[in-house]
Amino acid sequence: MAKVFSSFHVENFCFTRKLTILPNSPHFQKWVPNIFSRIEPRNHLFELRSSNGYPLNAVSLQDEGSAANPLVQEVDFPEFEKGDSTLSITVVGASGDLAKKKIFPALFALYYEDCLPENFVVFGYARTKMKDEELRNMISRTLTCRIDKRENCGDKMEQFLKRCFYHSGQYNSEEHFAELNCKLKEKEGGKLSNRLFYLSIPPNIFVDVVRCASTKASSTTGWTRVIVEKPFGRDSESSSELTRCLKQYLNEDQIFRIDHYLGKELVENLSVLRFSNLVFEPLWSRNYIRNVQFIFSEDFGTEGRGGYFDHYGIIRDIMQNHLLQILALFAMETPVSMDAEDIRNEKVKVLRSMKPLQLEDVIVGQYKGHKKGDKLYPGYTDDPTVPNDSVTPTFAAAALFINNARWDGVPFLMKAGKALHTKGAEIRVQFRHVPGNLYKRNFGTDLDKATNELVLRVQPDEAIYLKINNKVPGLGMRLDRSDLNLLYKARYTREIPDAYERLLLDAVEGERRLFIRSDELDAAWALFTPLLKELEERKIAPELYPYGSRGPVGAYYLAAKHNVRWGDLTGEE
Ligand SMILES: NC(=O)C1=CN([C@@H]2O[C@H](COP(=O)(O)OP(=O)(O)OC[C@H]3O[C@@H](n4cnc5c(N)ncnc54)[C@H](OP(=O)(O)O)[C@@H]3O)[C@@H](O)[C@H]2O)C=CC1
Ligand SMILES: O=C1O[C@H](COP(=O)(O)O)[C@@H](O)[C@H](O)[C@H]1O
Repeated sequence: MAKVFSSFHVENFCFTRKLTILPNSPHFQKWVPNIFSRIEPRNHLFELRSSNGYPLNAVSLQDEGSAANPLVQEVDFPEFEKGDSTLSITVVGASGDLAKKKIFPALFALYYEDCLPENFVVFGYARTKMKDEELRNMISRTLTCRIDKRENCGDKMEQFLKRCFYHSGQYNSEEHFAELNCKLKEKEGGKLSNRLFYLSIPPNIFVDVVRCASTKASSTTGWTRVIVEKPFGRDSESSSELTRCLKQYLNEDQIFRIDHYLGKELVENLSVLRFSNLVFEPLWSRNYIRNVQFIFSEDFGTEGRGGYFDHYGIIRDIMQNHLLQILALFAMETPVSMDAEDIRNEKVKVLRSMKPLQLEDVIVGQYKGHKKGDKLYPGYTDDPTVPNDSVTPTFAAAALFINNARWDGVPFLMKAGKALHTKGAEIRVQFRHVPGNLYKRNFGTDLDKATNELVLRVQPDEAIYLKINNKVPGLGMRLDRSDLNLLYKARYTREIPDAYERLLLDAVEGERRLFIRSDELDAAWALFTPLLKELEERKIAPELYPYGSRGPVGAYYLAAKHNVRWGDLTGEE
C-alpha cells in the first residue's frame, strides 16, 4: 500500500522511490509516470530537478496538502543503484561556431551546477580530424560563460573535460556512426543509456545525420533524443519535407526543435507575468492595448555568416521563429495548464488566427557600408560570400494582426535588423489613452506621450518596467513619465542562465514546453511563406541603410500607417 505524506525532504536522493501526484491535484494529472521528471514550481509546491533515474541533489519538496487531502504519495519503485544509467550528449558539428560559443559552455555550466547526472559523457562529432585532447583544448580555450568567475571553476573544468571525447566522421556515413556507437557503449559500460544528439550543423545535412545516428547509434536500452537547430526549412514546403524525412527515423517525441529565444529568462517570465498577476491579465486585450512591438536589433552585421545568411535573410533568421514564438506566447489564451501540450495548443491557435501577411504589411532593408571616424564598416554585399546584387534583407519590419476576439484590430509590430545602432531585444506594450483624461492639458498635444507602456527587456540587462504618469514633486501640478522598474541585476543576485543551458536541461529531462511542435512550425511557415515567395519572386529591392544607423525610414512609415510610434531600445524618446 502506498504511503501518503504531506511533507517531504530529500537529500542526495538516488531514485530509490517514485513520487507520484494524486489525481485530486488537477495541475499534476498529466505528470509522466515511470520517470522522475522535473516539475516546474508552477503551483509553488515543488521543485524537482532530475529525470530518468539520475540522482537528485539536495532537493527539497514541500507539500501543502494535508494528511486528509494529500497531494503527494510515495509509491513502490524498483530500486536503482546510484549511477545505474548514463547520459551521453553528442554534439554533431562540434568544430563549429555554435558548438564553441554556446553548446559546450552551456554543458559546462550545467555540469558546474550539478544539473547533469553522475554518469554523463560528452562526445564531439564532426569531419575535422581532432583527438580527444584537442577537443578539450578547444573547449577550455573558447569557453566563456557565466561560471568563469566562480569558485573552483578550474577544478570543475578539469573534471568536465575528462568526460569530453571526440569522434571524427562524415555526416552521411553509417559506418562512422557505428564507430561512434562503439565508443559510446564503451563509455556507458553496459549501463542503461540515454542518448541526446545535438545537430549543430547546416540544415542540408540534418536528415543524413538523423538517418545514420538513428540506425547506428541509437540507444537500445534508454531513450534517444535529437535537438535540431534552426533553420527548420526555408518555407512551408521544405519544412514539411524535412519533418517527413526526420519522421522516417524518429518519432515526434524524439525531436526537439530548438528556438533559443524560448529559453531566455524574460521570455519564460512572460507567462508568469500574465497568469500570476491580476494587474496584467485583465488588461491583456484590444480593450486596453493599443499595439505591441517585438524588437530585435544587433549592432553587428552578418560577419562570417554571410553565406548562410544570404540563403535565409532576416525574416527567416529572426522573425519567423524567435519573434513569432514570443508573439504567440504573448497573445495566447490561458492554457489549461502549463504542460507542454496545453501551451503549444494555445500557441498554435494564435498562429492559425493570424491575418495572412502581404507585401504591404512589410518593409525590408539591407545595410550598406558606412564610414564613422576612421573606421569603415562594411556593407552586407561587401562580404565575399554574398553576391554583389543580393537583395536579401538584413532588416525587416512587419505589421501583423490576430483575427480573434481578444486581439481584433491590434497591430503587432515586429522589427528585426542587423548592423543597427544598438544591440537588444524587447517586447513593448503600448496601452490606450485614458478616456476623458483629466490631466490632458498637462501633456500638450502629444497624448501618445501620456500613455502607459509596459516594456519587457529581453536583453541586455533584463528588466521589466512600466511607464506611468507621475506628479513631479513640488508646488503646482507638473506631470512626467516615470518608470516602475524591475531591473533584474538590481533585484536578484542570482545569475541568469544562458538560454542554451535551460533548453539543454529541458531536453535531457524530456520537458518539451519550450520546443517547437511540428504543427506550430507549419503554422509559422504558413504565415510567412506567401510573403517570402512574393518578395523573392518579385526581387523586391531592400531599402539601404547605413551600418550602425537606426535602419530604413520605411519602418517609421509602416508604423505610422498603423498609428504606432516605435519604442526605442536605447530609452530615448
Ligand atoms: N552560430 C550561431 O550563432 C547560430 C547558429 N544556429 C544554427 O546552428 C547550426 C550550426 O551553426 P554554426 O555552428 O554557426 O555552423 P557552422 O557553419 O560553424 O557549421 C558547424 C559545423 O558543421 C560542419 N559544416 C559546415 N558546413 C558544412 C557543409 N556545407 N557540409 C557539411 N558540414 C559542414 C563543419 O564541421 P566539419 O567541417 O568539422 O565537419 C562546421 O564546423 C546551423 O544550423 C545554424 O543555422 C542557430 C542560431 C545561432
Ligand atoms: O538565431 C539567431 O540568433 C542570433 C542572436 O541570438 P542572441 O541570443 O545572441 O540574441 C543571431 O545573431 C543569428 O543571426 C540568428 O541565427
